[in-house]
Amino acid sequence: MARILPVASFDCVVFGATGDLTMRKLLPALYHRFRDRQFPATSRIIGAARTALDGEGYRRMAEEALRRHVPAASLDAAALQDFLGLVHYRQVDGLGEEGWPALVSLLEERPEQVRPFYLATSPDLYGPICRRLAGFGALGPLSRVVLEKPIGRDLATAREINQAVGEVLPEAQIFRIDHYLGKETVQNLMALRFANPIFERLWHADMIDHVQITVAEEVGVGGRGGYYDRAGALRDMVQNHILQLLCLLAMESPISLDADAVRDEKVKVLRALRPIAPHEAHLFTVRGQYTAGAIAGQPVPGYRADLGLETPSLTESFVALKAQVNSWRWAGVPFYLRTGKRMPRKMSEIILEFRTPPFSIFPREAVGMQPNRLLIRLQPEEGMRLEMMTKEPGPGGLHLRPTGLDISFEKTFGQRYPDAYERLLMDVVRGNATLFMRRDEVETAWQWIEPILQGWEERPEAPRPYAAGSWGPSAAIAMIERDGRTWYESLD
Ligand SMILES: NC(=O)C1=CN([C@@H]2O[C@H](COP(=O)(O)OP(=O)(O)OC[C@H]3O[C@@H](n4cnc5c(N)ncnc54)[C@H](OP(=O)(O)O)[C@@H]3O)[C@@H](O)[C@H]2O)C=CC1
Ligand SMILES: O=C1O[C@H](COP(=O)(O)O)[C@@H](O)[C@H](O)[C@H]1O
Repeated sequence: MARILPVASFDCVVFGATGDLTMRKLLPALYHRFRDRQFPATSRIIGAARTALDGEGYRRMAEEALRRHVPAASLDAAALQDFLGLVHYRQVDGLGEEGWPALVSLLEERPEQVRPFYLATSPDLYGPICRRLAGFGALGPLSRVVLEKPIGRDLATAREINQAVGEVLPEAQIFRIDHYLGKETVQNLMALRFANPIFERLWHADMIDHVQITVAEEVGVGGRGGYYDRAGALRDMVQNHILQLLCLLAMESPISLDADAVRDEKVKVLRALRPIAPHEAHLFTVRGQYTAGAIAGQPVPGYRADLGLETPSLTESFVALKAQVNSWRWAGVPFYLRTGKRMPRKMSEIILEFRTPPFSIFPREAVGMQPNRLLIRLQPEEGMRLEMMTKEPGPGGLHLRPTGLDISFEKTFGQRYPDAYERLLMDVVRGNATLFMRRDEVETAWQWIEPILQGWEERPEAPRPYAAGSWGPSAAIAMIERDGRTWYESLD
């Protein structure tokens, strides 16, 4: 049974209450935490959006979402009804003045509650909503503002958002979500590295040949095409989730788990990333876009058809990059990163490939010699595998074969893995920002990404096509193979 640390009673206002993120992720996450009694029934969840709804209408909408998105085994009828009893709605326009007084008077009924404002809207609204929160007197020492990604679409817009939010609240009350940091297996990277000293000596350029991070998705752009076509895989996944993974892998040990201690170390990694200048972007990056193909035997349309576009789009649904961290620990160790939609299956995996022995005593016939690898499977089937060379049993010659020391977290712990938003929402209420991005992290990540975007703009080539259901364009394979390495495919 998982340990539950209860949190204080809160009034959580969700702007964007009728949107996809709220319906699919936020309400189910809050329901699960309520069902496990992590927060008191004096808490309230207050939806806010422009759609004309009363409390009853919004509760019906929320119930429908919960029935659709919470697995049946977790849906307890009594808990569901009690949870819906905590749900309220106020019609509010984040860009106008309507609805604000009614929202604020609801909050004023319970001034002692912790007050998270979750901004699940388009980022253009973050500044205007924050200004209104301040102007209508809704902010105080117990308030926190939660910002969804993307924080901007480049450095300038990220700074504008951070500036606008920073004008009304101190940094300690601003929670920039990167939901990958809430995933159990991502948090486990810290445990792996800093609770197991056996790995520390190995975690170094002397021992590690290279690192691969793959975040593959089976899904296409779904209903978020409008946003995605303006963003692309580099902005949508690399600027945030994948760079955060890289930071956790590459950072030095923080002096404590205190939010700033961890974020100080992560930002050092971001600052140490070797810049990819615009004129080098074509050497160190590959962009791709899926065409029609098949996944799990089912035909799926291409990107353009998925979005219903009449003209070709230059947006990448796949990107592969070679990154390098200029530090003593990592000098000369490439980090190969790739992510894409409509790949053969959902799979997020980190591979550390170790150096081969400096001299081999085994004869050439000892076929099968491969480097040691540590595979960290983030999702699905969360676990780890250390691949080691062993002798194949038998009286014949000496044949070597990689065998794995496997740990399946699911089998080991035998319990449901909470969704990342469950953990992160409770951390917001607690005021613990360790798993959230600080302003300088977001801006430093943009500083590294921006010249790549600029390089792409200066050479506006169409992304390379890859068939849905494949591992991306062949140029991504060529990029790593030019270095004498290869993408490693999976724990299976
Ligand atoms: N969906 C996802 O899986 C993910 C989303 N995100 C981010 O979360 C945010 C929300 O995404 P998503 O839910 O998909 O977006 P949607 O487009 O589905 O929802 C947007 C929400 O904003 C509300 N809204 C729009 N304009 C206003 C306004 N002027 N005042 C008040 N509310 C307004 C809309 O309601 P109404 O029209 O009723 O006002 C709606 O509830 C975005 O920043 C997105 O990038 C991040 C990661 C994943
Ligand atoms: O933030 C995002 O993440 C999802 C992938 O998240 P996961 O938890 O399912 O791995 C991605 O589909 C989406 O495009 C992106 O905005």
